[in-house]
Amino acid sequence: MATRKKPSILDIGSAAAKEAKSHGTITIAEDSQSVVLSLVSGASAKVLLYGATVVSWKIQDRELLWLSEASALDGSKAVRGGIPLVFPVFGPPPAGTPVEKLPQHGFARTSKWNLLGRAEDEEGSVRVDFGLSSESLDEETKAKWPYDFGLIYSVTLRETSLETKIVVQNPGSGAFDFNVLFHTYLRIPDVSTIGVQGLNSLTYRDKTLGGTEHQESSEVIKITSQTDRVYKSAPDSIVVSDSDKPLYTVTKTGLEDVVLWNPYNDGVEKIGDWQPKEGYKNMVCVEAGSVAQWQTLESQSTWEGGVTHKAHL
Ligand SMILES: O=P(O)(O)OC[C@H]1O[C@@H](O)[C@H](O)[C@@H](O)[C@@H]1O
Repeated sequence: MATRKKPSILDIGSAAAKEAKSHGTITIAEDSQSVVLSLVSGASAKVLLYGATVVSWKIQDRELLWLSEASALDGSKAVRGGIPLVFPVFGPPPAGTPVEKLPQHGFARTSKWNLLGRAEDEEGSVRVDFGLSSESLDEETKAKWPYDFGLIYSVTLRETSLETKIVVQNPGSGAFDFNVLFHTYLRIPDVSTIGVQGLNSLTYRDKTLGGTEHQESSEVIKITSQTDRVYKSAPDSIVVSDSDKPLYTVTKTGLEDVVLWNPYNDGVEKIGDWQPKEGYKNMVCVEAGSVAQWQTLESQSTWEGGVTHKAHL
């Protein structure tokens, strides 16, 4: 039997600030519940161990992720904003499948992850790795999805980009199916002036129209009402622009699909932890993932996928 590559847990000890070498620092919070990555160039990111959720990404003082003012950040509920991780199911779990007992979007975003390690490279980035495995899952969740798995999630901060990568390991004796998605809430100046490029001519499932399939016909997609679409087999780069000026490029690797979501004025009324309600004007979710079809991971195999969020300043 192959040796299990179980991520070891970094001893975070007491709460001290830990210096990476020259160009960046990684600071573990006093309560050991979050980690802040920062670069001398002025970029920073904050990640909670709860869900390994990125809750802030800043360049200088400019925040690039949207986070609801009413979001729980204490581990009592999935974070509303930032970059929640969706695994092993996207959306409501389909009945009659092995994920059927799990909550919407799975358990990765509501589990407490372990801090595995940190690193920096010569090009001026800092990285933190988080781990979650079947062994560290709470008993209730384990009973609902009884597979042997390991996840390693890496968050890398560069001067103008934030990279998120996940490795899924199957050390067990049978295959399992999963969805995975980076549910990024990008902060934008005004939803009425932005456009999303790169999805033209793709087939998408429109969840606001009963999950029916349509074909995209816009070179630049404008968001003028509640939008909840799964674009299948999407190209790897999607650009979000504001009045034709690029704001973000979202580049995926090893992932199939892109979800575009904005709940708009009617949708936010049903979301209790959404504050301010007008906040839908300042966000768009461009979510790269593999969700339209199951990914099958065979026994003793590893899969990986990731997203780079680049800010154009
Ligand atoms: O409220 P949740 O579980 O965080 O989900 C938010 C949204 O997440 C999106 O990814 C889905 O496409 C939407 O259908 C869903 O409403």
